[in-house]
Amino acid sequence: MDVVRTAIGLMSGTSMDGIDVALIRTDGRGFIERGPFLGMPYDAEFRGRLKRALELARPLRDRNQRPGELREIELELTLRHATAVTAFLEHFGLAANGVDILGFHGQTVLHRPDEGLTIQIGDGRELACRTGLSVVYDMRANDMVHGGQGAPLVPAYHAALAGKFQQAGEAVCFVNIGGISNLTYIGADGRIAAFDSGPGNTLIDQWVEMQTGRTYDPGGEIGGRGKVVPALAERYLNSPFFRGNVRRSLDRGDFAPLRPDEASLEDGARTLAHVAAASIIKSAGFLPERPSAYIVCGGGRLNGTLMGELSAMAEGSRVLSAEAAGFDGDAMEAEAWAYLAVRSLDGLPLTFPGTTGVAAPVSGGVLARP
Ligand SMILES: Nc1ncnc2c1ncn2[C@@H]1O[C@H](COP(=O)(O)OP(=O)(O)OP(=O)(O)O)[C@@H](O)[C@H]1O
Ligand SMILES: CC(=O)N[C@H]1[C@@H]2OC[C@@H](O2)[C@@H](O)[C@@H]1O[C@H](C)C(=O)O
Repeated sequence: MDVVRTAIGLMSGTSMDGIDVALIRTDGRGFIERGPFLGMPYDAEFRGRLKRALELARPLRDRNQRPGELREIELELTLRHATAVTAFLEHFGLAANGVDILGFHGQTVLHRPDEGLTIQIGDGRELACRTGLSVVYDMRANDMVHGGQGAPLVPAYHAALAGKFQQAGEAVCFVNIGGISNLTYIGADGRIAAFDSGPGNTLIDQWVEMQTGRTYDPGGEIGGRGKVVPALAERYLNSPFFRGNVRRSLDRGDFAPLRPDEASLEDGARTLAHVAAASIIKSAGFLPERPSAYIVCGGGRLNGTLMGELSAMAEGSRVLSAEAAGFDGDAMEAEAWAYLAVRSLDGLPLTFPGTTGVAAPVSGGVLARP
């Protein structure tokens, strides 16, 4: 019988809004028992430090390079993750010795799949020392070494969950709307196809922050008062990203923010919510078939304007939130990192030709013991 482990996943995503912490019990295969979840938001000062890390990383050509200030930010990020683990255990009254493994994503500071380069800051060894727990980290690198896009990695987890929702004969598609959006199609026969689908919340967040100082559009209420500016929407939707037969994974900086004078606050937010929804539907055109249902995870599902646009464009497919499908849309990525850590321990593949374009299924991740 396969070993069931207790794993905690730690995700600091491209939105840079905080650390998501989730616990699951799993054998890294079909058995998944979901446990508690806690989101720990970053303060404005630290978000500024992470933005600085993106700048510092831009000239890097080697994934192990850490020029001085970037190394400082990496350590700070790692300590915040250690604190998040302690807070999580305390909050839910859990004992550290009941946890077998931490799955640590770190923060992506540069992602250039065309150059075979992906850099996540976050020191797995230091995290293991600080928490006294074993850590699997750096899970994207091996995929790229073998010709993959280095992302998305969540599809292996989506595929394992799909059976809990999917009806016989039905194809479903998980949609993650984080800073960037990505899709995982699971066919009636279990076939997986996955890729990044386009800009998610980042453009909306950048626009709203630039105009108001708030870091996002709560509920999509600002965009709800605006109208789509077609010329601006087309500028994004005509991107070469949506053409050609090879799906690319995205860096946070691949789509340029709107310029401050290009639209009113409301019209800009509405246009960018439209762009996020239309990107998903455009990219879904590359799936093997139209799914019966889109199951939406990530913070974008809380943007009512974006969700309204997506439902209107989905043509016959149901659009439902992760919760409506029986999952937790905030916890999904952190749960996935816990699941992937367990798979890594067992040497099981994290990525597949159908998910990242890797030549053959490969495992990945580096293990650090305390
Ligand atoms: N109540 C809300 N209303 C509207 N938007 C929201 C709300 N809560 C969160 N969001 C959006 O969701 C974003 C965070 O989403 P999420 O945590 O899924 O992203 P991430 O994991 O950082 O990104 P990625 O999946 O690209 O790595 C926020 O930056 C914000 O734009
Ligand atoms: C390089 C990187 O960090 N990519 C993220 C980003 O955020 C969403 C999308 O782009 C996805 O490809 C990926 O994250 C998720 C968790 C993944 O790998 O599945």
